[in-house]
Amino acid sequence: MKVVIEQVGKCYQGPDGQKVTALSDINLTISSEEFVVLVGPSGCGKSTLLNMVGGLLSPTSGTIYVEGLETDRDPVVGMVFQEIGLFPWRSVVQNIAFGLEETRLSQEQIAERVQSYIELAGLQGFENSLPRQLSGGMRQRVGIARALAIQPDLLLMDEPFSALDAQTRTLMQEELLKLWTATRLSTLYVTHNIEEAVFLADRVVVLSRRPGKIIDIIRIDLPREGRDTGECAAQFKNYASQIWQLIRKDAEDALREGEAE
Ligand SMILES: Nc1ncnc2c1ncn2[C@@H]1O[C@H](COP(=O)(O)OP(=O)(O)OP(=O)(O)O)[C@@H](O)[C@H]1O
Repeated sequence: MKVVIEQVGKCYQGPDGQKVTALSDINLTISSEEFVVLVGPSGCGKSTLLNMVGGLLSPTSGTIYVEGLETDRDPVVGMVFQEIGLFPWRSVVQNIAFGLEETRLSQEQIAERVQSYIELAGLQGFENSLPRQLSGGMRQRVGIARALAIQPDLLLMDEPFSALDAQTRTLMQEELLKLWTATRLSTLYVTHNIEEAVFLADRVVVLSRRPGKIIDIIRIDLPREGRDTGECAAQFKNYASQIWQLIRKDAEDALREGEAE
């Protein structure tokens, strides 16, 4: 399935009634089986764009549509946030099953489906644990398993690992790639972390400060296995520094404009 974002803009009403233009002129296509990462400074509209793609917000201008669904239906969207929003009173199994309860699946089918995602996410042995009995990384795995268990057409992730410590975060990025390789879902992923973006993405979309516009789109032409090590390490660094330069230049322009006023 493919998502087409055409000329999209978003304005909010600020607290004292003034207009806040969060995004303008966004043109982007997320192809089938593509992993696209959004990076950009705080407040540039990354979450806004993700939420519009997920149908939680409507664009003020432009359109977002999907192509390539076999039947004429709305796409199923799996979402994972930094605050995963697990139900504290539900076990791992019950949390993962949540999105399946209102479907036509039988109890047996739900149990089977949940078990397969427990295995995929490496949560065996923790089926009956409550969220508070798990580490942060494991809770995120439950959140990802829950999003995948509905077998979405599209996966949207908003800084899912930013609350984790550096080591857990690195491990989770690797885990996520394994899960993604098994499903190859069209994915839109938001992060502040440039290395994370280069590690995960097929393409990195660099947004400018607010109102967010696309400054550039960088295709990461590196194998997924061992992307940041060995022979790839130098190229990996080059990509990260290219993206950093784009963000830095945008921030410097902002400072200069501020001084000129
Ligand atoms: N409901 C809202 N009402 C008014 N302004 C909003 C609302 N939601 C977001 N904004 C503003 O729109 C801009 C974009 O916000 P958004 O959260 O999409 O940015 P972001 O790039 O995800 O930020 P961060 O990286 O800090 O999470 C910000 O200036 C924010 O203050």
